[in-house]
Amino acid sequence: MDLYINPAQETWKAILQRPVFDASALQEKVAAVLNEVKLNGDQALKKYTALFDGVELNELAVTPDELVNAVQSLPAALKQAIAVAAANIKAFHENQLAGSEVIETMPGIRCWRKSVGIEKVGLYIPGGSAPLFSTILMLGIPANIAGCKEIVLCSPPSKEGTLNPAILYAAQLVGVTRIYKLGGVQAIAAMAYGTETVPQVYKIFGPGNQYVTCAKQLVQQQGLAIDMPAGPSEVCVLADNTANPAFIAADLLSQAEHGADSQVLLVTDKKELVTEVEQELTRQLEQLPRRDIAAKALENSKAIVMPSIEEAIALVNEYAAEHLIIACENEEAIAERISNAGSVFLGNYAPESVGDYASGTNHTLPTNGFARSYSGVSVDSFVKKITYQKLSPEGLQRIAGTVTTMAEAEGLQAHANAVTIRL
Ligand SMILES: NC(=O)c1ccc[n+]([C@@H]2O[C@H](COP(=O)([O-])OP(=O)(O)OC[C@H]3O[C@@H](n4cnc5c(N)ncnc54)[C@H](O)[C@@H]3O)[C@@H](O)[C@H]2O)c1
Ligand SMILES: N[C@H](CO)Cc1c[nH]c[nH+]1
Ligand SMILES: [Zn+2]
Repeated sequence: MDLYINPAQETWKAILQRPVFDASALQEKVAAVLNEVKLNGDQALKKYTALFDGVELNELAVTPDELVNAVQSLPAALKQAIAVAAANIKAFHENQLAGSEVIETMPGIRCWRKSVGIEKVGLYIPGGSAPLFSTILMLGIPANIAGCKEIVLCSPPSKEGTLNPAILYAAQLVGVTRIYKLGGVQAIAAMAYGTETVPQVYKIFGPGNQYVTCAKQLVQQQGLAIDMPAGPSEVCVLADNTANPAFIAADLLSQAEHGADSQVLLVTDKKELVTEVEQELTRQLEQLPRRDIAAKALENSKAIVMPSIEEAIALVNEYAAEHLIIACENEEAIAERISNAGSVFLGNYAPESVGDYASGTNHTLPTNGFARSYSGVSVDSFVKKITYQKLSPEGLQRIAGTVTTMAEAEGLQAHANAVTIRL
C-alpha cells in the first residue's frame, strides 16, 4: 500500500483516484460486441461465449435437469446458511416497500402514489473469478418483493459449460424465472436487446468487472435503465487508536481478494497503526488461497495518515467509498457526519463481509466515487412509482381558476379549455 502522511488538500483528488485503465479502448471493444449481439442474436452470444469464456455451448438456457441436480448436490450446511441470509435480507428489504397514502391536497382533490414492480428485469451475477451466488439473494429478493414478473438471470459458464450449483439453487430460491449461461458483455447485450432465446428486459441490475460495467453504461446511453455503475469492490477503513490492526487487515484483504482492480484504503490519525496493519497484512495474506489477486489489489491501495479524525472524516467523504468501516471511538457520532458512502459498518464488530452475505443490507453498491450521487440497490430500484389523482366536480371547481390562469400565462389555451369545458 502506498503511504501518505498529512497530505495537503490540493493533493487529495490525485491520491484518492481509483485504479485507471484505458477506457477508450475498452469502450470500443465493448460497443463492437454489443452491436454484434444486436444484429446476430444467439449466434453472436455463442461466438463470444466461446471466445471469452472458452466454452462452445449448444444451449444457452439452463435445463430443468440441471436445476434439479443443483438442489440435490448442494451441501445441507450451505443451504442452511443461504436460508439464514435470505431471511435477513428479506426482513430488511420488505420494510422498504412504501405504502400508498392518499393525500387530499384540497377538498375534493385526492392524490396518491403507488409502487409498481418493473415487469421484466435482468440480473447479472458475476462468475468470472468467483461464483457470487450471494448477489442473487441481493437482487432476486428485492425484485420479488417489488413484484417483478419476469426475472432473467445471466452468469458466465465454466469451461465445462455449467453454472455453479449454488447459483442455480439460489436462483430458484428467490424466484428467478429464466437462467442463462452467459457472462460479460454478451450477457448484458442479450438482456438489453433480446435474442431468439433470451428475452429483452426493461432494466439491468448487478455488479461485474470492467467489461460488464462498461456494457451496462453503454446500453444505458441507448435508453435502457440500469441500477448503477457497480464495478470493482472497495473498502475504506477509518480507524483511530481504539481499532484492532488484525481486524483492519482482515477487512482490507476481504475486499482486496475480489480482484486485482479492487482498491482498499486505511485512513487514520495514528501513524503507528499503519505499521501494525501492514505487519498483519503480510501475515494474513500468506494464508489466503487468493493471495496473488489480493496482493495485486494492495498495490493499488493506500494508507493515509491525517492530522486529526476531523480531517480524516473530510477525506473519507471526498473518497465516497463503496464500503466504509468506522473503527473509532464515537463511531455513531462519526457515522452521522458521513455524507458519501455506499454502506457504513460501525465499530470493531461489524466486518464488511457480514454485509456481503447475511446481515440483511444489500451488497450491490456504487463504486468508483458514484456513492456521491447513487444509492445501493433496494426495493426502490425494482419499482416505478406511479402517481394517481381523482377529483370530484367540486374539487375541479375549486382548482379551475388556478389552472386556467397558469395555462393561459404559458400560452396553452387547450390546457385551460380541458378544465373549463367540465365546469
Ligand atoms: N460493486 C459491487 O456491488 C460488487 C459486488 C460483487 C462483485 N463486484 C465486482 O464484480 C467483479 C466480478 O468480476 P469477474 O471478472 O470475477 O466476473 P464477471 O462475471 O463480472 O466477468 C466475467 C466475464 O467477463 C468477460 N471477459 C473477461 N475477459 C474479457 C476480455 N478480455 N474481453 C471481453 N470480455 C471479457 C467474460 O465474458 C466473462 O464471462 C469484481 O471486480 C468484483 O469486485 C462488485
Ligand atoms: N463485496 C462485494 C461487493 O463489493 C460483494 C460480495 C459478494 N460476495 C462477496 N462479496
Ligand atoms: Zn465482498
